[in-house]
Amino acid sequence: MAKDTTGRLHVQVKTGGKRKLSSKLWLERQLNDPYVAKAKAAGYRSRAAFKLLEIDDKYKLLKPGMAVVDLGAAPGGWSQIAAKRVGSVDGKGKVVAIDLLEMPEIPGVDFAQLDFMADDAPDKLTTMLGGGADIVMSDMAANTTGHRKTDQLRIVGLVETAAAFACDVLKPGGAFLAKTFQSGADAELLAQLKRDFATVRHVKPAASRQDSSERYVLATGFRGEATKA
Ligand SMILES: C[S@@+](CC[C@H](N)C(=O)[O-])C[C@H]1O[C@@H](n2cnc3c(N)ncnc32)[C@H](O)[C@@H]1O
Repeated sequence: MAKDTTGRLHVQVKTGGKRKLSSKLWLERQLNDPYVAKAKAAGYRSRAAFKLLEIDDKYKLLKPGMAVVDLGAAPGGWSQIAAKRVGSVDGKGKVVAIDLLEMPEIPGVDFAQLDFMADDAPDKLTTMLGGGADIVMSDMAANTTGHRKTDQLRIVGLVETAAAFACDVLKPGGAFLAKTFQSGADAELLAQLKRDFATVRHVKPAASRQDSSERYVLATGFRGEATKA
């Protein structure tokens, strides 16, 4: 590895090929990403932890004693933050997390390796929760196919399913936070969220890469059963 005059690290790759180049670019970006270094220093499992920290510092979502659902939790940065802020590490509140991938244990987090889109996922999650949730958050990102339209529909499908689940388990006044992408394909979702929640906004934390179309939808003040048709 070599440093250029600005101090940025460069990875030398001897053989060519598109795949090698994209791995090289990914590795270079990781090595030069201040959030990756900060996450390592703070003991967070992912740089994504800073996105939730930033959103929560601004909107004060996580409070001691709350019950939180973390969808697409691995490797666990968001779960670490949630466990600390609701106090589940000390036996207060609850954090229930799932992911397609395995996730090494986090104190105060009840984890299951589960596909959120599987038919039995909502029931399993509800059993794990054992009551209503104060926050449902989803950082799930669907694997991309490279076909733009298909990818957009998959992403919106995940968020819509997460939103429907949130409306089933949230306590009145609860919040829903989910990763989306700027595509215009989520108009229907936003309209639905505006019916079910008092406030709906898009947020783009500084830790979310500025060259990415990633953003988060944050819906607060769940209106509860009364608004359901
Ligand atoms: C960006 S990562 C989440 C990072 C996490 N918030 C953190 O702080 O470490 C997205 C995760 O979503 C998961 N995921 C994608 N689709 C899923 C699904 N259908 N069910 C469960 N997890 C899913 C992926 O396996 C991946 O681990």
